[in-house]
Amino acid sequence: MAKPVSIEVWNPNGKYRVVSTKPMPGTRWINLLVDQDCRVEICTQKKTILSVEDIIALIGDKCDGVIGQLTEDWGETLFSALSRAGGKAFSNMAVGYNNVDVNAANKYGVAVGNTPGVLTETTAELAASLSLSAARRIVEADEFMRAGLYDGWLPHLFVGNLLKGQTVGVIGAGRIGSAYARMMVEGFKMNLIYFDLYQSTRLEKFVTGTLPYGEFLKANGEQPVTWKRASSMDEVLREADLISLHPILDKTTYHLVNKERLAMMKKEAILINCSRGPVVDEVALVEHLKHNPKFRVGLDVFEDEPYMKPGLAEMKNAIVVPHIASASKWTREGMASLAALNVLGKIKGYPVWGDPNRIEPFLNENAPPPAASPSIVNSKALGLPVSKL
Ligand SMILES: NC(=O)C1=CN([C@@H]2O[C@H](COP(=O)(O)OP(=O)(O)OC[C@H]3O[C@@H](n4cnc5c(N)ncnc54)[C@H](O)[C@@H]3O)[C@@H](O)[C@H]2O)C=CC1
Ligand SMILES: O=C(O)C(=O)CO
Repeated sequence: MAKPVSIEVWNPNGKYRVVSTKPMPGTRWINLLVDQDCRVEICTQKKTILSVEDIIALIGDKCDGVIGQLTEDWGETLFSALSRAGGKAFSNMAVGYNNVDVNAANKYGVAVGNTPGVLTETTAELAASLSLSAARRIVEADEFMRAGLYDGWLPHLFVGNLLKGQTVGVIGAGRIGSAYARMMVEGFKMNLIYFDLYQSTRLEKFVTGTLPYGEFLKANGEQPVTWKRASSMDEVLREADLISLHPILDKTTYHLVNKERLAMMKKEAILINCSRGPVVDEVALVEHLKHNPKFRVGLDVFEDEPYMKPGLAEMKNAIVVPHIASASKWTREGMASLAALNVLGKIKGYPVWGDPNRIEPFLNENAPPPAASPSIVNSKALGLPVSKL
């Protein structure tokens, strides 16, 4: 029997019961639900990762929809519990949904929402921050300073890598990978090589546009940047000086960067991971860091979160932060609103928004959101109608 969970209730007499497994930033998401006759129950349990049992207790006997988190295991057990409680909607408060078994959701007719677009730039900015911090050894230098070890300027003190003119490699050039590529090319004048299963028109439009950035630099008497789409991921690993990982996590990307692939990379390369931990074999990475002190890594995500593999925390050539890539106020409030609107849209029988990459109308605080669910990943499988708005 699951222990009772502590909850905060908004609009107790609302017709539809919506549960959020965590308090989420801002109040707009709550108001959006309350305005549409929802009773909102927020789990306030002081426990970071809720178990399946905890969530079953939260769902209870009658629940129309749930907003959940990427730390939760949404599979057969939870979707069947939600379905038994009459629920037809679930949304992750995240763009990634590798914690969700979409086939199980399909089996129970539950719509699965995610929150694309609102975290693109925020996540890319963190990847760029880790890139700079690794290249210029910011964390090591900060620790040195605080330890009182600085006794004067020295020619060799914390010498790092210049990014300008080097090659940035992007693996997974979707929304976030493309935004990151653009930051590194425009901001630091890096050359670009990318690999994705598909041609990234979003990225190529930028680099080959009517006024390509390279032409702009040439016109200013500067060295133009170059770009290319690699035919294999290994080509990126061999050629790039700085590599950032931005694919989804699925069967094809599990341990995409393993021992053999680490060995292909330049000895002084920098690897950034702001996608999902299991995209990198973390045990192999720790070994590689030990044997290649000039190889550096910036990690936002880990294979067995919240844990790190043994040895990683001791590596001076690793920068580690606790899965904060989407942690800007605007983004987190936007993610909460999109997740709430995904659930609300299904409860109200609204259609699904036609383009999950164009979600701005849902984020405008000064106008009511469109009558649609912003992003439902299994809308085709469930045969949900598409909005004409
Ligand atoms: N660290 C964090 O806080 C955050 C992490 N993420 C992660 O980033 C991922 C990407 O997000 P978006 O850019 O919005 O998604 P997206 O769907 O726009 O981009 C993913 C790209 O990965 C590519 N891809 C898939 N399999 C591949 C493979 N085997 N090799 C190379 N490329 C492959 C896809 O073709 C696509 O272009 C999310 O799924 C999530 O896991 C997203 C936001 C924040
Ligand atoms: O949205 C995601 O996929 C995250 O990792 C959290 O920001």
